[in-house]
Amino acid sequence: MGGPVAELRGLTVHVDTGRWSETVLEAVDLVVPAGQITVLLGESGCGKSMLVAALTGTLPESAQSTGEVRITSTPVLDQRRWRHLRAGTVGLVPQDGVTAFSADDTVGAQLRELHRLHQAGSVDEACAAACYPTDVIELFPHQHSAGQVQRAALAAALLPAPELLVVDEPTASVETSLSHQIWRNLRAQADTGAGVLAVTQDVHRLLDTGVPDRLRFMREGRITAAGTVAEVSASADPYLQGLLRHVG
Ligand SMILES: Nc1ncnc2c1ncn2[C@@H]1O[C@H](COP(=O)(O)OP(=O)(O)OP(=O)(O)O)[C@@H](O)[C@H]1O
Ligand code: NI
Repeated sequence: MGGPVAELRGLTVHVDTGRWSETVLEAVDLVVPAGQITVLLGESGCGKSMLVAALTGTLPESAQSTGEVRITSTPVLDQRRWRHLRAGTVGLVPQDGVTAFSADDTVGAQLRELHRLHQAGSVDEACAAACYPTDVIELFPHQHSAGQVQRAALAAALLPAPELLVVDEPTASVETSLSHQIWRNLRAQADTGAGVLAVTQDVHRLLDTGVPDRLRFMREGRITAAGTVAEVSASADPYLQGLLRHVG
């Protein structure tokens, strides 16, 4: 088992837009170990994408946070450091994959530029690992379907060979066979040593693949349950059982 590539310690995030204010994450502790897939589950609006944002330094400007975020054991204290980390150590697939790209250039041009910068693997390998169909690679991001651009964003996140890979709904908008393949490929990434945190509503298809190591459940901004797949499946907690039944 690997050491932690990312940790949240007592992370509380409060959002205040002027018109609306709420605590969206409350005293969250989370560890993402190297070489493992940690899966974050929970109802829509419970704070999963906010946790992803906290772990990748992409919280909205209206958010104020307290607590600590550590990447490879070092607390991250400013945006300059986050920009540096996101350019290599930390890979992010946002829930809306199109936001991973600039609108002004084709996906292919942007993937080739990432390859030029990082010189790890190849564009073709990253596309294959992301199940991204390269026949659409010369299209602009907004000319892709939702499922295509999500996989393009995964290819982009893989190109720097990140130590931490954070994926928010990597299998949204794709059919079952493709979903299984994407989860298996994420398993392969973890097997090379990366720490993977995946947010998903695709619980049943994910559990079918048997790839997750650890499950974490969120409810109203808090982590309310944690364990291995076997532990969670054996839990008598009616809320957990309901979530495992109805999500997906
Ligand atoms: N950019 C933002 N600015 C202000 N508040 C936001 C922003 N994004 C999300 N929120 C709020 O933060 C809370 C948590 O949202 P979040 O996006 O983390 O939910 P989620 O669990 O990812 O849901 P889903 O499964 O629907 O993606 C919600 O109350 C939401 O309204
Ligand atoms: Ni979300």
